Amino acid sequence: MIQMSLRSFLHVDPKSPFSLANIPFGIVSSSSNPHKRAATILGNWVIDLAQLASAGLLKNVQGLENPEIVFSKSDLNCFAALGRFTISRTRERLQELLSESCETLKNNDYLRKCALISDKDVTCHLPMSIGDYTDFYTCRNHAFNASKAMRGENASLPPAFLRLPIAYHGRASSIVSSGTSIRRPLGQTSTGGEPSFGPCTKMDYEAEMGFFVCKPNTLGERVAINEAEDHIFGAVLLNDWSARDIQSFEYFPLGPFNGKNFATSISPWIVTLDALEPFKCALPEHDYADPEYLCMSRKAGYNVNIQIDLRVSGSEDTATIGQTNLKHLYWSAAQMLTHHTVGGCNLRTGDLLGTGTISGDSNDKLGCFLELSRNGKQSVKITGSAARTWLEDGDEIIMTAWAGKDSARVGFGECRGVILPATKF
Ligand SMILES: O=C(O)/C=C/C(=O)CC(=O)CC(=O)O
Ligand SMILES: [Ca+2]
Ligand SMILES: [Mg+2]
Repeated sequence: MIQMSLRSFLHVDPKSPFSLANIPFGIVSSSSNPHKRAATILGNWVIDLAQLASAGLLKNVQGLENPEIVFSKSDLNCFAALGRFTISRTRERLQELLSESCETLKNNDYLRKCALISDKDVTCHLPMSIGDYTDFYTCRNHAFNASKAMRGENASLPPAFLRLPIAYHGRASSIVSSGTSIRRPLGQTSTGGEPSFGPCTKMDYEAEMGFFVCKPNTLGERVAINEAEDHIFGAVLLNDWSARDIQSFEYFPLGPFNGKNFATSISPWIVTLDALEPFKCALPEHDYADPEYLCMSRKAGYNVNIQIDLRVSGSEDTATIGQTNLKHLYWSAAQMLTHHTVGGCNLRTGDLLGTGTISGDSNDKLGCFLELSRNGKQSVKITGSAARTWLEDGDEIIMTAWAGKDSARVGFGECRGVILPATKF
């Protein structure tokens, strides 16, 4: 591994989620160049990787054969498919080029002008072409609270929860990038009697993370647990918007359908597993011994803070409604991936695995309104006179996440979305 100073020649605010210790990957366009292309971000500077490649600064990165082609594409799938080793070497090369001790980019005014763009002049797009999206349900606190909220105080964890990471197959086509507005869905709902059709009245968010697959596996062949992390590119924030009234009527026995398939938002920058490595922590104790195919080091969780803010419709008033942490997951990302493939299902480059809603163990650490309002039974004070049981039209959810100390933060930026009124029906 290359040793370099973790200070850059560029100014980086100590609170920035995008320190030199991070170097995530994304897809951007800019006011001066509308073509989508690959980039990284450092502080408030977006760095155009296609430009660095065409200037020859990314040759000699092991495994990165055609950086100009790979980084000129409108998604990161080709880059991700090169695998963890090459992703790591590329990130290290970028850290070297951006460090204060390296003269190459620092002293090249022309290239700095072409390759460094203010984040204000950039639009971020979905980083990957997502073929398939699977949403897991791996946080014990959430599963316990959601069971009670949906199925009554006597309900307990779903029967398989402690034995395997449970999941449903989600919808990839409606995954949108942060900032895309979310249309309140229409659907059938029932409170016990005759169902009625209309706009969702129990609009919810779910604070999750998503892991992107880099290395695919062959149909019929499972991924061994000790190789699972080689198949994971990195992570993003994920909001699995949920229409709780539509979901509760439709979901027996096959699981959520229209209650969750109308939109899922993700943050734009993929934070690599390498950047997250220093924040590895122990998974919670398991009640049962894991089956052999899921047995791995207990140090497979990540200590990443997650914050959920709500901006109240029609105002600038914003309040934090939840502060949780990725470490609350009962199952690791590696266990999710291995379990997904255990029967021979093939994952492909660009597939996205959602973790499920992440909640801590107290009321200020919950990841959705289903838990906060006990499925609409109690009102939640937001700020000033504003209170909510569910999201209203015009409300905005802003999720952020970060690990690490000031000046070396490894953060995700924002995952935000505003609720638009339902279409006329
Ligand atoms: O246990 C139940 O009956 C219902 C649980 C949920 O509704 C949780 C949910 O929406 C799954 C998810 O986190 O996506
Ligand atoms: Ca979910
Ligand atoms: Mg969804």
